[in-house]
Amino acid sequence: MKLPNLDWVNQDSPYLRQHRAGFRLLSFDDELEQAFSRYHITAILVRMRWALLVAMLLMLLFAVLDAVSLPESVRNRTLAIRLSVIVPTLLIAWLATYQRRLRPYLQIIVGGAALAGGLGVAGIIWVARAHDFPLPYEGIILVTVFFYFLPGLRFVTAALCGWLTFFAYLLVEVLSGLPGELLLYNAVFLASANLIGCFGCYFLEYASRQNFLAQGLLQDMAEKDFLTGLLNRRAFSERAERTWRQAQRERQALALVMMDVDYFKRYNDHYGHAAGDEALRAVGQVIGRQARRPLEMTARYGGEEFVGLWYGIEESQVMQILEDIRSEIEALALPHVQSEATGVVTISIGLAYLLPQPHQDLEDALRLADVALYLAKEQGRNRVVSKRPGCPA
Ligand SMILES: Nc1nc2c(ncn2[C@@H]2O[C@H](COP(=O)(O)OP(=O)(O)OP(=O)(O)O)[C@@H](O)[C@H]2O)c(=O)[nH]1
Repeated sequence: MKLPNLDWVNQDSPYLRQHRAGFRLLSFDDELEQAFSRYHITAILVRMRWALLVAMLLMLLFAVLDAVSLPESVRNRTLAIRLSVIVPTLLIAWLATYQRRLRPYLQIIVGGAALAGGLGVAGIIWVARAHDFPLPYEGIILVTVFFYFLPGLRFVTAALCGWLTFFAYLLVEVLSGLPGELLLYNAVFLASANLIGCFGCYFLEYASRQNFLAQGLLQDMAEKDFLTGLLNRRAFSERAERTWRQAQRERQALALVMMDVDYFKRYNDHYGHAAGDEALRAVGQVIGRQARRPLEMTARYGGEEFVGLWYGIEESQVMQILEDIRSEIEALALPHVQSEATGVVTISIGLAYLLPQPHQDLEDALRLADVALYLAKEQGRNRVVSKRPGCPA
Protein backbone atom coordinates (compact mmCIF):
# COMPACT_ATOMS: atom_id res chain seq x y z
CA MET A 1 0.00 0.00 0.00
CA LYS A 2 1.37 3.43 -0.96
CA LEU A 3 1.35 5.72 2.06
CA PRO A 4 0.85 9.48 1.90
CA ASN A 5 3.50 11.91 3.18
CA LEU A 6 4.37 10.69 6.68
CA ASP A 7 5.62 14.12 7.80
CA TRP A 8 2.00 14.82 8.64
CA VAL A 9 1.76 11.96 11.12
CA ASN A 10 2.55 12.73 14.73
CA GLN A 11 6.20 11.71 15.07
CA ASP A 12 5.52 9.88 18.36
CA SER A 13 2.90 7.63 16.74
CA PRO A 14 3.70 3.99 17.66
CA TYR A 15 2.68 3.01 14.11
CA LEU A 16 5.18 5.42 12.61
CA ARG A 17 7.94 4.28 14.98
CA GLN A 18 7.32 0.66 14.02
CA HIS A 19 7.06 1.50 10.32
CA ARG A 20 10.48 3.15 10.52
CA ALA A 21 12.08 0.43 12.68
CA GLY A 22 10.82 -2.32 10.34
CA PHE A 23 9.64 -5.79 11.33
CA ARG A 24 11.61 -8.34 9.37
CA LEU A 25 11.38 -10.77 12.28
CA LEU A 26 7.60 -10.46 12.22
CA SER A 27 7.32 -8.86 15.62
CA PHE A 28 6.21 -5.43 16.81
CA ASP A 29 6.72 -3.60 20.10
CA ASP A 30 4.64 -5.11 22.88
CA GLU A 31 1.69 -2.72 22.77
CA LEU A 32 1.36 -2.92 18.98
CA GLU A 33 1.92 -6.69 18.95
CA GLN A 34 -1.18 -7.19 21.10
CA ALA A 35 -3.19 -4.87 18.88
CA PHE A 36 -1.94 -6.71 15.79
CA SER A 37 -2.95 -10.09 17.27
CA ARG A 38 -6.50 -8.78 17.70
CA TYR A 39 -6.52 -7.26 14.19
CA HIS A 40 -5.16 -10.44 12.62
CA ILE A 41 -7.59 -12.82 14.27
CA THR A 42 -10.53 -10.62 13.26
CA ALA A 43 -9.21 -10.47 9.69
CA ILE A 44 -8.84 -14.24 9.27
CA LEU A 45 -11.68 -15.55 11.44
CA VAL A 46 -14.06 -16.41 8.60
CA ARG A 47 -11.28 -18.04 6.60
CA MET A 48 -10.24 -20.05 9.66
CA ARG A 49 -13.79 -21.39 10.11
CA TRP A 50 -14.05 -22.40 6.46
CA ALA A 51 -10.61 -24.00 6.48
CA LEU A 52 -11.49 -26.15 9.50
CA LEU A 53 -14.79 -27.12 7.94
CA VAL A 54 -13.10 -28.08 4.66
CA ALA A 55 -10.45 -30.07 6.57
CA MET A 56 -13.16 -32.00 8.44
CA LEU A 57 -15.04 -32.76 5.22
CA LEU A 58 -11.87 -33.96 3.49
CA MET A 59 -11.05 -36.17 6.47
CA LEU A 60 -14.53 -37.69 6.27
CA LEU A 61 -14.11 -38.18 2.52
CA PHE A 62 -10.83 -39.98 3.09
CA ALA A 63 -12.51 -42.05 5.81
CA VAL A 64 -15.03 -43.24 3.18
CA LEU A 65 -12.12 -44.02 0.84
CA ASP A 66 -10.42 -45.99 3.63
CA ALA A 67 -13.62 -47.88 4.33
CA VAL A 68 -14.03 -49.04 0.73
CA SER A 69 -10.42 -49.58 -0.30
CA LEU A 70 -8.24 -50.59 2.65
CA PRO A 71 -7.76 -54.17 3.78
CA GLU A 72 -9.51 -54.95 7.07
CA SER A 73 -6.28 -55.16 9.08
CA VAL A 74 -5.45 -51.51 8.29
CA ARG A 75 -8.94 -50.12 7.93
CA ASN A 76 -10.14 -50.17 11.54
CA ARG A 77 -7.08 -48.46 13.00
CA THR A 78 -6.95 -45.90 10.21
CA LEU A 79 -10.62 -45.06 10.68
CA ALA A 80 -10.10 -44.86 14.43
CA ILE A 81 -7.33 -42.27 13.97
CA ARG A 82 -9.38 -40.25 11.50
CA LEU A 83 -12.73 -40.39 13.29
CA SER A 84 -11.76 -40.40 16.95
CA VAL A 85 -8.65 -38.17 16.90
CA ILE A 86 -8.40 -35.90 13.86
CA VAL A 87 -12.05 -35.03 13.14
CA PRO A 88 -13.01 -34.38 16.81
CA THR A 89 -9.93 -32.16 17.32
CA LEU A 90 -10.81 -30.16 14.21
CA LEU A 91 -14.41 -29.96 15.38
CA ILE A 92 -13.38 -28.59 18.79
CA ALA A 93 -11.18 -25.97 17.12
CA TRP A 94 -14.03 -25.04 14.75
CA LEU A 95 -16.44 -24.61 17.68
CA ALA A 96 -13.81 -22.54 19.51
CA THR A 97 -13.82 -20.02 16.65
CA TYR A 98 -17.39 -19.14 17.69
CA GLN A 99 -16.39 -18.33 21.29
CA ARG A 100 -15.44 -14.66 21.54
CA ARG A 101 -13.55 -15.15 24.79
CA LEU A 102 -11.32 -17.78 23.14
CA ARG A 103 -10.19 -15.47 20.33
CA PRO A 104 -6.86 -14.57 21.96
CA TYR A 105 -6.04 -18.31 22.06
CA LEU A 106 -7.26 -19.30 18.59
CA GLN A 107 -3.76 -19.44 17.08
CA ILE A 108 -2.82 -22.02 19.73
CA ILE A 109 -6.11 -23.93 19.56
CA VAL A 110 -6.24 -24.11 15.76
CA GLY A 111 -2.47 -24.70 15.57
CA GLY A 112 -2.89 -27.57 18.05
CA ALA A 113 -5.72 -29.08 16.00
CA ALA A 114 -3.71 -28.74 12.78
CA LEU A 115 -0.72 -30.43 14.42
CA ALA A 116 -2.96 -33.23 15.71
CA GLY A 117 -4.09 -33.65 12.09
CA GLY A 118 -0.50 -33.80 10.82
CA LEU A 119 0.63 -36.28 13.47
CA GLY A 120 -2.57 -38.27 12.89
CA VAL A 121 -1.78 -38.61 9.18
CA ALA A 122 1.79 -39.70 10.08
CA GLY A 123 0.16 -42.26 12.42
CA ILE A 124 -2.04 -43.55 9.57
CA ILE A 125 1.07 -44.03 7.40
CA TRP A 126 2.69 -45.91 10.28
CA VAL A 127 -0.32 -48.26 10.59
CA ALA A 128 -0.24 -48.90 6.82
CA ARG A 129 3.53 -49.59 6.82
CA ALA A 130 3.17 -51.94 9.83
CA HIS A 131 0.73 -54.00 7.77
CA ASP A 132 2.77 -53.75 4.60
CA PHE A 133 0.07 -51.77 2.83
CA PRO A 134 1.58 -49.34 0.25
CA LEU A 135 -0.38 -46.25 1.33
CA PRO A 136 0.82 -43.19 -0.64
CA TYR A 137 2.66 -40.67 1.54
CA GLU A 138 1.28 -37.60 -0.30
CA GLY A 139 -1.39 -37.08 2.35
CA ILE A 140 1.31 -35.60 4.55
CA ILE A 141 2.11 -33.05 1.82
CA LEU A 142 -1.56 -32.10 1.65
CA VAL A 143 -1.73 -31.41 5.38
CA THR A 144 1.51 -29.43 5.17
CA VAL A 145 0.06 -27.16 2.48
CA PHE A 146 -3.05 -26.83 4.64
CA PHE A 147 -1.02 -25.62 7.68
CA TYR A 148 0.64 -22.82 5.80
CA PHE A 149 -2.09 -21.46 3.59
CA LEU A 150 -5.61 -22.27 4.72
CA PRO A 151 -6.45 -21.65 8.38
CA GLY A 152 -4.64 -18.27 8.68
CA LEU A 153 -2.02 -19.54 11.11
CA ARG A 154 0.77 -17.07 11.75
CA PHE A 155 4.25 -17.92 10.47
CA VAL A 156 5.66 -19.34 13.72
CA THR A 157 2.63 -21.54 14.46
CA ALA A 158 2.39 -22.83 10.89
CA ALA A 159 6.13 -23.53 10.70
CA LEU A 160 6.02 -25.40 14.01
CA CYS A 161 3.15 -27.57 12.77
CA GLY A 162 4.87 -28.15 9.41
CA TRP A 163 8.30 -29.12 10.69
CA LEU A 164 7.06 -31.20 13.66
CA THR A 165 4.91 -33.17 11.23
CA PHE A 166 7.92 -33.50 8.89
CA PHE A 167 10.06 -35.03 11.66
CA ALA A 168 7.22 -37.28 12.84
CA TYR A 169 6.85 -38.57 9.27
CA LEU A 170 10.59 -39.21 8.93
CA LEU A 171 10.58 -41.12 12.22
CA VAL A 172 7.67 -43.26 11.03
CA GLU A 173 9.41 -44.12 7.75
CA VAL A 174 12.77 -44.83 9.44
CA LEU A 175 11.12 -47.09 12.02
CA SER A 176 9.11 -48.81 9.28
CA GLY A 177 12.29 -49.46 7.29
CA LEU A 178 11.45 -47.51 4.11
CA PRO A 179 14.34 -48.03 1.64
CA GLY A 180 16.96 -45.27 1.78
CA GLU A 181 16.53 -43.77 -1.72
CA LEU A 182 12.75 -43.59 -1.37
CA LEU A 183 13.06 -42.10 2.09
CA LEU A 184 15.44 -39.46 0.71
CA TYR A 185 13.05 -38.54 -2.11
CA ASN A 186 10.05 -38.32 0.17
CA ALA A 187 12.00 -36.30 2.73
CA VAL A 188 13.21 -33.82 0.08
CA PHE A 189 9.68 -33.41 -1.32
CA LEU A 190 8.21 -32.84 2.11
CA ALA A 191 11.01 -30.47 3.17
CA SER A 192 10.43 -28.53 -0.06
CA ALA A 193 6.72 -28.28 0.70
CA ASN A 194 7.67 -26.90 4.12
CA LEU A 195 10.13 -24.40 2.66
CA ILE A 196 7.61 -23.15 0.09
CA GLY A 197 5.04 -22.93 2.89
CA CYS A 198 7.44 -21.01 5.13
CA PHE A 199 8.19 -18.45 2.41
CA GLY A 200 4.53 -18.04 1.49
CA CYS A 201 3.39 -17.78 5.08
CA TYR A 202 6.15 -15.30 5.96
CA PHE A 203 5.15 -12.97 3.13
CA LEU A 204 1.45 -13.31 3.94
CA GLU A 205 2.07 -12.33 7.57
CA TYR A 206 4.44 -9.55 6.50
CA ALA A 207 1.74 -8.12 4.22
CA SER A 208 -0.83 -8.41 6.99
CA ARG A 209 1.47 -6.48 9.34
CA GLN A 210 2.03 -3.84 6.66
CA ASN A 211 -1.73 -3.41 6.27
CA PHE A 212 -2.15 -3.13 10.00
CA LEU A 213 0.48 -0.37 10.24
CA ALA A 214 -0.92 1.44 7.20
CA GLN A 215 -4.40 1.42 8.71
CA GLY A 216 -3.00 2.71 12.01
CA LEU A 217 -1.05 5.47 10.26
CA LEU A 218 -4.04 6.56 8.19
CA GLN A 219 -6.20 6.58 11.31
CA ASP A 220 -3.59 8.66 13.15
CA MET A 221 -3.51 11.07 10.23
CA ALA A 222 -7.28 11.38 10.22
CA GLU A 223 -7.77 11.68 13.99
CA LYS A 224 -4.61 12.99 15.61
CA ASP A 225 -2.98 16.38 15.64
CA PHE A 226 0.42 15.81 14.02
CA LEU A 227 2.24 18.27 16.31
CA THR A 228 1.07 17.11 19.76
CA GLY A 229 -0.33 13.61 19.10
CA LEU A 230 -3.58 14.59 20.85
CA LEU A 231 -6.92 14.10 19.07
CA ASN A 232 -7.67 16.72 16.45
CA ARG A 233 -10.76 18.90 16.58
CA ARG A 234 -12.87 16.76 14.27
CA ALA A 235 -12.15 13.50 16.10
CA PHE A 236 -12.77 15.22 19.43
CA SER A 237 -16.12 16.59 18.29
CA GLU A 238 -17.25 13.18 17.04
CA ARG A 239 -16.29 11.37 20.24
CA ALA A 240 -17.48 14.14 22.51
CA GLU A 241 -20.91 14.07 20.81
CA ARG A 242 -21.19 10.34 21.59
CA THR A 243 -20.06 10.87 25.18
CA TRP A 244 -22.50 13.76 25.54
CA ARG A 245 -25.43 11.53 24.51
CA GLN A 246 -24.22 8.79 26.86
CA ALA A 247 -24.07 11.29 29.73
CA GLN A 248 -27.61 12.42 28.91
CA ARG A 249 -28.85 8.81 28.94
CA GLU A 250 -27.01 7.83 32.09
CA ARG A 251 -27.48 11.17 33.86
CA GLN A 252 -23.79 11.63 34.49
CA ALA A 253 -21.98 14.91 34.97
CA LEU A 254 -19.58 16.16 32.31
CA ALA A 255 -16.62 18.48 32.56
CA LEU A 256 -15.91 20.38 29.31
CA VAL A 257 -12.66 22.29 29.41
CA MET A 258 -11.07 24.96 27.19
CA MET A 259 -7.37 25.71 27.65
CA ASP A 260 -5.32 28.43 25.99
CA VAL A 261 -1.59 29.15 26.22
CA ASP A 262 -1.00 32.65 27.59
CA TYR A 263 0.52 35.39 25.42
CA PHE A 264 1.39 32.87 22.76
CA LYS A 265 1.54 35.41 19.96
CA ARG A 266 4.26 37.22 21.87
CA TYR A 267 6.04 33.88 22.43
CA ASN A 268 6.06 33.18 18.69
CA ASP A 269 7.14 36.71 17.89
CA HIS A 270 10.00 36.55 20.39
CA TYR A 271 11.28 32.97 20.08
CA GLY A 272 10.16 32.08 16.57
CA HIS A 273 7.58 29.69 15.18
CA ALA A 274 9.73 26.54 15.58
CA ALA A 275 10.23 27.21 19.29
CA GLY A 276 6.48 27.89 19.47
CA ASP A 277 5.84 24.44 18.02
CA GLU A 278 8.12 22.86 20.62
CA ALA A 279 6.32 24.68 23.42
CA LEU A 280 2.94 23.50 22.09
CA ARG A 281 4.25 19.93 21.95
CA ALA A 282 5.43 20.09 25.58
CA VAL A 283 2.13 21.62 26.71
CA GLY A 284 0.20 18.96 24.76
CA GLN A 285 2.10 16.18 26.50
CA VAL A 286 1.20 17.50 29.94
CA ILE A 287 -2.46 17.82 28.96
CA GLY A 288 -2.60 14.38 27.31
CA ARG A 289 -1.27 12.62 30.43
CA GLN A 290 -4.35 13.65 32.41
CA ALA A 291 -6.93 11.89 30.25
CA ARG A 292 -6.22 8.19 29.97
CA ARG A 293 -9.49 6.44 30.79
CA PRO A 294 -11.89 5.43 27.99
CA LEU A 295 -14.40 8.27 28.36
CA GLU A 296 -11.84 10.99 29.00
CA MET A 297 -10.30 12.85 26.10
CA THR A 298 -8.14 15.82 25.31
CA ALA A 299 -7.54 17.43 21.96
CA ARG A 300 -5.83 20.29 20.22
CA TYR A 301 -8.73 22.49 19.25
CA GLY A 302 -6.72 24.72 16.98
CA GLY A 303 -3.67 26.99 17.28
CA GLU A 304 -2.62 27.30 20.94
CA GLU A 305 -6.06 26.20 22.16
CA PHE A 306 -6.73 22.80 23.74
CA VAL A 307 -9.93 21.16 24.84
CA GLY A 308 -10.75 18.35 27.25
CA LEU A 309 -13.67 16.24 28.41
CA TRP A 310 -14.03 14.22 31.62
CA TYR A 311 -17.04 11.98 32.25
CA GLY A 312 -18.92 11.17 35.47
CA ILE A 313 -16.50 13.02 37.68
CA GLU A 314 -16.91 15.25 40.77
CA GLU A 315 -16.27 18.94 40.19
CA SER A 316 -13.62 18.95 42.94
CA GLN A 317 -11.78 16.06 41.23
CA VAL A 318 -11.73 17.72 37.84
CA MET A 319 -10.64 21.02 39.42
CA GLN A 320 -7.71 19.12 40.95
CA ILE A 321 -6.81 17.61 37.56
CA LEU A 322 -6.94 21.02 35.90
CA GLU A 323 -4.93 22.63 38.68
CA ASP A 324 -2.33 19.85 38.14
CA ILE A 325 -2.23 20.63 34.41
CA ARG A 326 -1.81 24.33 35.10
CA SER A 327 0.95 23.86 37.69
CA GLU A 328 2.80 21.19 35.65
CA ILE A 329 2.89 23.51 32.64
CA GLU A 330 4.23 26.31 34.79
CA ALA A 331 6.77 23.85 36.26
CA LEU A 332 8.04 23.05 32.74
CA ALA A 333 9.67 26.45 33.19
CA LEU A 334 9.77 27.19 29.46
CA PRO A 335 11.18 30.75 29.41
CA HIS A 336 8.73 33.38 28.16
CA VAL A 337 10.20 36.80 28.85
CA GLN A 338 7.21 38.50 27.25
CA SER A 339 4.80 36.91 29.70
CA GLU A 340 3.80 39.28 32.45
CA ALA A 341 4.16 38.06 36.06
CA THR A 342 5.69 34.58 35.66
CA GLY A 343 8.29 34.84 32.90
CA VAL A 344 7.51 31.28 31.81
CA VAL A 345 4.92 29.62 29.55
CA THR A 346 1.58 29.28 31.36
CA ILE A 347 -1.94 28.29 30.48
CA SER A 348 -5.42 29.60 31.29
CA ILE A 349 -8.20 27.08 31.79
CA GLY A 350 -11.98 27.41 31.65
CA LEU A 351 -14.20 24.63 32.98
CA ALA A 352 -17.90 24.10 32.24
CA TYR A 353 -19.24 21.60 34.76
CA LEU A 354 -22.76 20.37 34.04
CA LEU A 355 -25.32 17.61 33.96
CA PRO A 356 -26.35 17.53 30.28
CA GLN A 357 -30.03 18.51 29.90
CA PRO A 358 -32.33 17.55 27.00
CA HIS A 359 -32.50 21.15 25.75
CA GLN A 360 -28.68 21.55 25.77
CA ASP A 361 -26.09 20.39 23.32
CA LEU A 362 -22.35 20.01 23.27
CA GLU A 363 -21.89 23.40 21.60
CA ASP A 364 -23.66 25.07 24.55
CA ALA A 365 -21.24 23.39 26.94
CA LEU A 366 -18.20 24.40 24.89
CA ARG A 367 -19.48 27.98 24.76
CA LEU A 368 -19.79 27.93 28.55
CA ALA A 369 -16.22 26.62 28.88
CA ASP A 370 -15.14 29.43 26.56
CA VAL A 371 -16.81 31.98 28.82
CA ALA A 372 -14.94 30.47 31.80
CA LEU A 373 -11.69 30.67 29.81
CA TYR A 374 -12.37 34.30 28.97
CA LEU A 375 -12.84 34.99 32.70
CA ALA A 376 -9.56 33.20 33.49
CA LYS A 377 -7.79 35.45 30.97
CA GLU A 378 -9.48 38.51 32.36
CA GLN A 379 -8.62 37.66 35.95
CA GLY A 380 -4.90 37.59 35.14
CA ARG A 381 -4.24 34.30 33.22
CA ASN A 382 -2.38 31.20 34.54
CA ARG A 383 -5.45 30.06 36.45
CA VAL A 384 -8.49 27.75 36.36
CA VAL A 385 -12.00 29.20 36.38
CA SER A 386 -15.10 27.04 36.66
CA LYS A 387 -18.63 27.83 35.51
CA ARG A 388 -21.91 25.99 35.84
CA PRO A 389 -24.89 26.73 33.56
CA GLY A 390 -27.08 29.50 34.84
CA CYS A 391 -24.54 30.77 37.39
CA PRO A 392 -23.57 34.41 36.86
CA ALA A 393 -19.88 35.17 36.30
N1 LIG B 1 4.23 28.03 16.72
C1 LIG B 1 2.94 27.93 16.45
N2 LIG B 1 2.13 28.99 16.66
C2 LIG B 1 0.81 28.86 16.43
C3 LIG B 1 0.27 27.67 15.94
N3 LIG B 1 -1.07 27.83 15.80
C4 LIG B 1 -1.34 29.12 16.17
N4 LIG B 1 -0.19 29.74 16.57
C5 LIG B 1 -0.03 31.11 17.04
O1 LIG B 1 -0.68 31.29 18.28
C6 LIG B 1 -0.91 32.70 18.45
C7 LIG B 1 -2.23 32.94 19.13
O2 LIG B 1 -2.29 34.27 19.52
P1 LIG B 1 -3.57 34.95 20.13
O3 LIG B 1 -4.80 34.22 19.70
O4 LIG B 1 -3.49 36.41 19.76
O5 LIG B 1 -3.48 34.75 21.65
P2 LIG B 1 -2.31 34.98 22.73
O6 LIG B 1 -1.16 35.73 22.15
O7 LIG B 1 -1.98 33.65 23.30
O8 LIG B 1 -2.99 35.87 23.83
P3 LIG B 1 -3.88 35.40 25.00
O9 LIG B 1 -4.63 34.18 24.54
O10 LIG B 1 -4.83 36.57 25.24
O11 LIG B 1 -3.04 35.15 26.18
C8 LIG B 1 -0.81 33.34 17.07
O12 LIG B 1 0.37 34.10 16.98
C9 LIG B 1 -0.69 32.13 16.11
O13 LIG B 1 0.17 32.39 15.01
C10 LIG B 1 1.16 26.58 15.70
O14 LIG B 1 0.78 25.49 15.27
N5 LIG B 1 2.46 26.75 15.98
